[in-house]
This record gives sequence, structure tokens and C-alpha cells, in this order.
Amino acid sequence: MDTYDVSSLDYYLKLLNKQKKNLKAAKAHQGERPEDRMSQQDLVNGFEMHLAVQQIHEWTTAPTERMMQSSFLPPPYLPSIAPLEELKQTFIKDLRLETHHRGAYLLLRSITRSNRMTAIMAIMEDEREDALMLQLYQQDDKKDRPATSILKQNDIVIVKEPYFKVMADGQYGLRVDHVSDLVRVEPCDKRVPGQWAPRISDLDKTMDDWDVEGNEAIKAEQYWLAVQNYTTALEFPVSIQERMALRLNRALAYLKNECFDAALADTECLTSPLDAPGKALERAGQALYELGRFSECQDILTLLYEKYPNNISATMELKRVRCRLGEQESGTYDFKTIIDEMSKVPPLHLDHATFVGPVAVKASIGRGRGLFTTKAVKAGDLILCEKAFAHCYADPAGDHTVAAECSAISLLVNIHTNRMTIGTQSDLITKVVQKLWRNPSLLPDFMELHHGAYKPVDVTEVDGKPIIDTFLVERIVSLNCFGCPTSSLKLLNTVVTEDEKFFHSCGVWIKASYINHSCLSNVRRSFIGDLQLIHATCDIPADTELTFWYRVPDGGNHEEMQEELKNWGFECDCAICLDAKKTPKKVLKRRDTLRGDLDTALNASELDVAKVERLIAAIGSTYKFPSSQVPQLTLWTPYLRLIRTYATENQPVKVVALALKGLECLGFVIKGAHPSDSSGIPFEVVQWGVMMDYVIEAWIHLRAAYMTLAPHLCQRAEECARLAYKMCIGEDVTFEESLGRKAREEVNPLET
Ligand SMILES: C[S@@+](CC[C@H](N)C(=O)[O-])C[C@H]1O[C@@H](n2cnc3c(N)ncnc32)[C@H](O)[C@@H]1O
Repeated sequence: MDTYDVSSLDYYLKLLNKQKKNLKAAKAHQGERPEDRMSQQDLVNGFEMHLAVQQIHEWTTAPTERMMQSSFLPPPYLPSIAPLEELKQTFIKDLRLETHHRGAYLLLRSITRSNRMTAIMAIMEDEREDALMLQLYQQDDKKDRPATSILKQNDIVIVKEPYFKVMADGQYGLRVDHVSDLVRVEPCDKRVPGQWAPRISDLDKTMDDWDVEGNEAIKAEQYWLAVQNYTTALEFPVSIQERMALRLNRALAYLKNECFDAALADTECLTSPLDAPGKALERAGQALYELGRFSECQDILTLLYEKYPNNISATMELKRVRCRLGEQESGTYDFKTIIDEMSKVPPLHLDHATFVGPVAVKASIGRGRGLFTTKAVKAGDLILCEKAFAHCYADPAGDHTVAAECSAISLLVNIHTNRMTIGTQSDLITKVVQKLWRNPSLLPDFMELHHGAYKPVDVTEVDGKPIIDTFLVERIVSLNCFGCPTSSLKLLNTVVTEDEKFFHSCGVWIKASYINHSCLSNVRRSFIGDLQLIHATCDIPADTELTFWYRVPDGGNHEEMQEELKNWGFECDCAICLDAKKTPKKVLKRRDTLRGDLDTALNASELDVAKVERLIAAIGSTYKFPSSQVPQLTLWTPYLRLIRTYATENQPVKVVALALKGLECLGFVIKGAHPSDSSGIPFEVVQWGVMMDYVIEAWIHLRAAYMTLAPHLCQRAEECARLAYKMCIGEDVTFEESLGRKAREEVNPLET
């Protein structure tokens, strides 16, 4: 939704076809055991040489000049679900090309440093001293952790059911797409051959040595290493007290590594909170907070506070979690403070809770599941304010200088679905994989999301570790992710360039993902950082399905709209689309011709307003149903153009007439809005129309025109502008500063 899909652009199609050709050529060798594998030494030399060249390139090229990275997703394959003890060891020389070696595993040792391209890469050997390149995908983000720490020289790993393939450079290598297919092996593991045995110095270390090394790793902010060190210390025979101290130390390292499930488990607070020491309660509270389990977090922190009433951090944390609970329960947010936070650079992942209004997920006929109201809501009501499950801010400069939290923009090519997008989706997939890998308690909610025809494995855990299927994550991201601006407000205040029309930031919001598409939508989404807000754009009765746009409709070509929805695998059957489908081709053709004439008239150096109005009326007459039933979206932009023209010319009578007609074409039904109306009917929006962009502007122009013609209607027009603002921007605390004050002070506020 709102992502930059380049699948139909020529340049990218050529790239896709080239990749497909390479894949086909590689497939021709499927099942072969290559005779021309490089020697270990040649592989190492080549790898080191490449590293050196890459380093020089990085030193000598400005970040902005570097090429946009591409990520190619291979045809999907399932993760290994076999317990390790059921797999048989195999060796490099027995590997067959383009084959997933089901039932087998490889034991490998890294013999080089590792490098990060789109994957973490290193040269690995097996115990027979054969070597090959290993490519690990979906590993930690480089901002969190250097590549060299993910796979260090001499690290020993097992690759379950390895996938041996021809790589982009024609060499042979292993590709690991599923993080759960890689198992790290301790040097003292009985499977490790004698020649790779641990160093004597490591064997001599005591539990205390490992504990001290863990503490040092924490100080050096090498939290992944601290976890390893404390884990090794815990393998020694230890007293209950020592065990608890080590686990609490490890809980801290886990927290820093964003492994909140494991941190929580190490505190043992969920099983015996009453006996837990302060440090355990503090760390458990932190883990629960990060997992969004605010109510449990409050319970733990209350216990901590009761035990240590003078503990300042406990008091502060308790206050913080109570704020989250307030947001979660009431949907009341301090938007002024949030907007202030947003103005900080770098953009933040906001510290706020999710509010779910009166909605429930239910079956939607012909659409799978959908989100339905559980009670009636009014136009402008907040339905959802959802914190992203995962979110990637685009780094416009491409150099990570803007913010540590930013992601580089890259091209994501899915060879299997032929879909190509530009943005941060590639990073988003990695982010989701890592979040789930580190916190398996989050798996069920995410994996429940729509994944089309993809058939995942039905095993969730093996050997005590979660199974994470990268291709399932990719499918879910592809069908459920939202492209988004940094904030909808920022979009209102800037002139959007052609390139910026496509949002490069993106995220996954689980609840919002249940909302199906309709061009005739009844809710609209907006963004404030990584919060997605959904507001009702009209009065919605109870038990009604909520819908918004996946692609913004413009009432133009019906087939083109359906083509844009193709990725999601459905045809829209809203009243607008059904009407277009049923309208005779001859009428559609006439409408198209008139629309072409109208565009020419609108683009003329001097606007012939009479002609434009005539053409609008002629297009209007090609519709069978009134716009209150089937909105005539194609007329919105021309009306807007006329409203602006008449506002500039200070013709309030015309502004009112055209603004009301414009709103009418979107499906609005408004009573008592004509200044000349002497019937005494009070102003009322009987029906809200489709909430297209610039509806706020139309209301503001109306307000300005009423100032001269019907001052008593000004306030009503301003209220409508404010409500439309809330629907489109997400809040109305900035309305006054953005538009309201200007609207009152100037006759024509939007022209300045
Ligand atoms: C983001 S999910 C929406 C929730 C989904 N219906 C579910 O069951 O989880 C997108 C998918 O919903 C379905 N969908 C959305 N809008 C639809 C519509 N108007 N008609 C039919 N299917 C629709 C399509 O299968 C689409 O790929």
C-alpha cells in the first residue's frame, strides 16, 4: 500500500529478465557436482582481495554517489524443520548444484573475516579442508552489529539442509535465507573435529573468568558477546545464587540485544515475582514494556515500587507505563508533545502505545478477513492508533548520516512473483525476521497475517528455537506493508516532488493490515512517525466493514486501477468500480474523450473557465447514478482547479458554488450551505464523501468565501475543515497553526 512499485518500468523489467536468465542458466546445472571448485587458498585470496577493493571504494566514493543496492529474492524454499539429530552430516565435495540437501547438514568453520554486502559472507571450510563461500541473509542490521561479529574467523556453524548454488559471479556457494537454518556450535561440542578444538587457554577458564568477560563485553557494548560469555559461565556447576546473578547479568545483555523474551525468562519474574530481587523486577519490567505488555509491566513495576519506594527509576518507569496504559485504553494521546518529539532529528520511533477502538476482525465475504465496527462511530472518530510492529525510515541521503535509525533505499526484486519495489522493504523484511527470531512470542500475531497462496511449514519450533521462514515473512510484508511519509503533516506543508510522491519509508501495522481495500472507503490512514492512525471519514453504523485505499483511486481508467491492485490478487467491487464495469464502453469512451479535452483546457496557458465548467458538466452527464451513490472522482481535480482560480480572483460566489459542487462529486450531501438559501434549513453535512486529498482545502476556501457572503456559516465550514484535517493528518492540534489562523486572517489563505 503506497509503496513504490517499479515492476512495470522498462529498466527494471530488463534487470528482472537478466536475473531470470542467470537463474535458468544455473538451473541447467542442477544436480551436478562441480569439478572446477576453487582451492581453499584461491578462495581465501580472492575474498581478501575483494574486501580490500571494497574498502578502497568506500574510502574514495562519497556515500551519495554509491549505487543503490539491489536485493534479489530467489525462488522460495522452506526452512529446515528437522531436529539436528535426525540430519546426517555431509561434506562440501558431495554437494550438488542448485539443490537443497534435505536430510543433511554441513559442519563448517570460518577461515576468513566476514564481509557484508546484501548478505554476510565468509569463506568456510569443512573438516576435509574443502572450502566454499557462505552467504547469510537476513542477519542483524549493520548499525546494531558489525558483520565481523556475526561470523568471526574460526567460528563453527552447522548449516541445516544446505542450499548449494551458482552465485552471481559464477562461483559456487551456500545460500542461507532462513536464520533458523544456521546453528552456532560451541568449540567444545562433541561434533567439532579435533583439529578445530578450542584453544587451551579457553579450556582453562573458570566460571568467574567467563562472568568477568561477560561484564567486560557489556562495558564494551558487545552485548551479543556478553550473552555468549554468560551462557558459557552458566554451563559450569554453580550455586543457586551464582546462577541467579549470572542469569540477571545475561538478562541485561539480552535486553540490549532486543531479545526481550529471553531477558524476561532469565529474570524468572513471571513464575515467582514475589521472591524476585529488585534487579530482576526492573529488568522484567523493561522487557515487558518493550514487548508492549503494558499491563503485566505495570504489575511488576508496582511490586518493585512497593519493595523500593525510594527507587527513582522505578517511580519514573511506573509513570511511563501508566501513560501507555492510558493511551491504550482511552485512545487519548498528547499529540502536542508527540509533534514536538517528531520535530527532533533524527526521526524517532515513538514511545507510545496502540489504541484499538470499537473494531473486531471477522470474516468478510469474498475478502478473507476484514476489520468491522463493533458499534456505530461518527465521522472523524479515531478507530486505531497503532504503533508499528516494524518500521523503516528511508534515509534520503543514502549515507546513514541523517539518523542512525534510518534505512538505505534499495531495490527489492522478487524473481518468483515478478514484483520489484524501491524503498526500504528489503530492510523491513530483515527487521521483521530479526524481531521474530529474537522474540518468538511475537510470532503468532505476525504469522496470522494474510500471505496469499504461500504454504508455510506447520512447525513453529525445533530444537528449542523458533522456525522463521524468510519467504513467508517476505510474502506477508509484500501483501501487508504500508509505504508512508515521515508524517502526514509534513506532507501537507511541503510541495511534493515527482520522486517524493512515492513513499520510501515503510512499515507493518498488524491491526491495520486487516483492513480491506475499497475505492469507496469509509476510513483514512495517516501517519505520525511510526504511529498509523485510522479515522472514520463518515458516520459508520455498527457491524460494518472498514475499508481504505491500497492505491488512491482517481475515477479514471477502471482497468488501470485493477492492474494496480493485481499484486494483492483481487478486483475491487466497490460501487465506483462496479459502475465503471457496467457502464457501456461507448459511454466510457465519451467520458475519456471529454476528460482528455478537459485536461487540455486545464493545461492551457490561459484558463477558459466557462469551457472547463461546460466540460465538467458534460462529464457529469455520462454518469447514470447521482454522486451521492456513485462518487464521480474524476471531477474532483478539475473542480479543485476552478475553486483555486475563483479564490485567487476573489469571486466568493463562484468559490462557494464550485466548492459545494466539488464536494458533491465526492459524494458529500450538504444541507443549508448556499448563502442565498432562504429556506432556513440549518447547515448540516448529511453524508460525508470520499476523503480525497485537498478536501481540507475546499472547506478552507468555503470558509473564506462565507466570510463575505454568509458569516454565520464560517464556523461550520471551519469545523468541517478541522474534521477533514484530523482524518487526513491524524490529529487536529496543529490545525490552528497550519491552517485555522490563516483561514481567519486572510481571504485566500492557501494561495500564500
Ligand atoms: C492487507 S490484507 C487484508 C486482510 C485480508 N483480507 C485477510 O484476510 O487477512 C490484503 C488482502 O486482502 C484481500 N482483499 C483486500 N481488499 C479486497 C477486496 N476489496 N476484495 C477482495 N479481496 C480483498 C486480498 O486477498 C489482499 O491480498
